[in-house]
Amino acid sequence: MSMQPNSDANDRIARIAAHLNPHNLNMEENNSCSLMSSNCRLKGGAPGFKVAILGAAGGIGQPLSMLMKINPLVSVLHLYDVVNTPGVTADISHMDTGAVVRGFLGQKQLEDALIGMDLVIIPAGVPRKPGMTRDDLFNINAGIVKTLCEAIAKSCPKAIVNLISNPVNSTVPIAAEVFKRAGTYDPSRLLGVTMLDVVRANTFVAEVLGLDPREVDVPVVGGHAGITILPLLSQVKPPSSFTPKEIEYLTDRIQNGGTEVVEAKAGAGSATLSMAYAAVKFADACLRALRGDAGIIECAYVDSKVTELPFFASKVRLGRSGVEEILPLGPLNDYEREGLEKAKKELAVSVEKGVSFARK
Ligand SMILES: NC(=O)c1ccc[n+]([C@@H]2O[C@H](COP(=O)([O-])OP(=O)(O)OC[C@H]3O[C@@H](n4cnc5c(N)ncnc54)[C@H](O)[C@@H]3O)[C@@H](O)[C@H]2O)c1
Ligand SMILES: O=C(O)C[C@H](O)C(=O)O
Repeated sequence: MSMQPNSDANDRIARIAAHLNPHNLNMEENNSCSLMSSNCRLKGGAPGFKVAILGAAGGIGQPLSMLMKINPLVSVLHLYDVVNTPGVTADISHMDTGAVVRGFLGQKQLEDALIGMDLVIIPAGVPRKPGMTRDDLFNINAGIVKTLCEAIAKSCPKAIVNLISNPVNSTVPIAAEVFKRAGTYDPSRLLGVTMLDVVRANTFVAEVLGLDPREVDVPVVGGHAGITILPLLSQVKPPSSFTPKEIEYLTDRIQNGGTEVVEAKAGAGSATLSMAYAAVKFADACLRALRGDAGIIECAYVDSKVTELPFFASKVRLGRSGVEEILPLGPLNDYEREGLEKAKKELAVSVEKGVSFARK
């Protein structure tokens, strides 16, 4: 049996000390330790993508961070928030999965958190309480999203951005304006996350049809608020027909799924666990597409020419550079066409509100 030379043993202890850096926080400023710069074996040895979560200590952020730590496509996971990242990072970093986790706390560390990222997921911002609309969050969340996107433009302008913060119908246009102003805007890399609407639609439709939700695929187009959420029940897979009563029930339940959770939580926030699940499902699709997998199609709220509006949610084909194709809406029935006109009216106002905020 050969003995480790002393210098190797010292190296190993230094590496362990690096891990004991309280909470695996970024310590670059005092040049001490960081999981990335230490030579530890965890150092993202496995090939994979670098992912940052902004708002990682929140109701969505925490389960999302946990689920991304499990994702085998992720080699480096950066957790950023303005509070509580030390605890969340320490906790998640003990999971025996491949991704290396680092925490970043407060705005001074924001740009460092983003350097070199392939994918940035943003669930930062305040959630609704009963009686509020998503648009009531605009005044606080618009500024948060603007600040975060300015840092993305500086530190990782080529990253794919998955934007969750509400009101998505306005925050995505805000992000686009910020990137345009910075000269980094690539419409194919900015995606508003509407996956929770699809997840809910699949669940509720499966209940009505008596199917396993995993076998059901419901396209949901438009946007992510009330009547802008437009499920295309005529295009459900497997092909299915519904009575007018079922269509009314399903459309209403899918459009108001978020409110159902907000009311059930009675002041303690909005959907977090189902959202974390949906965010990971969507992020995983983006990462598989970045890896080069073919045929990845998901619904997302993107810069679009599918309608006369500048942003619209519909099925998109994802590839190595983000959105590679925006699929047409397909044939709509009268009920859906009527819903589309109502959705577009409200969406136009929300888009304009975001654009004018960002241009101020
Ligand atoms: N797109 C969707 O389908 C969907 C679904 C659910 C919730 N949401 C939205 O996601 C957002 C977050 O919801 P939540 O339940 O996690 O809220 P939360 O309050 O539990 O968590 C939000 C986190 O954001 C952090 N934060 C605040 N300002 C920040 C900043 N400037 N930089 C970084 N982090 C900051 C907070 O510290 C907190 O940890 C809300 O706007 C909510 O409406 C969207
Ligand atoms: O409803 C909310 O405010 C949160 C989210 O947009 C949702 O759909 O659950």
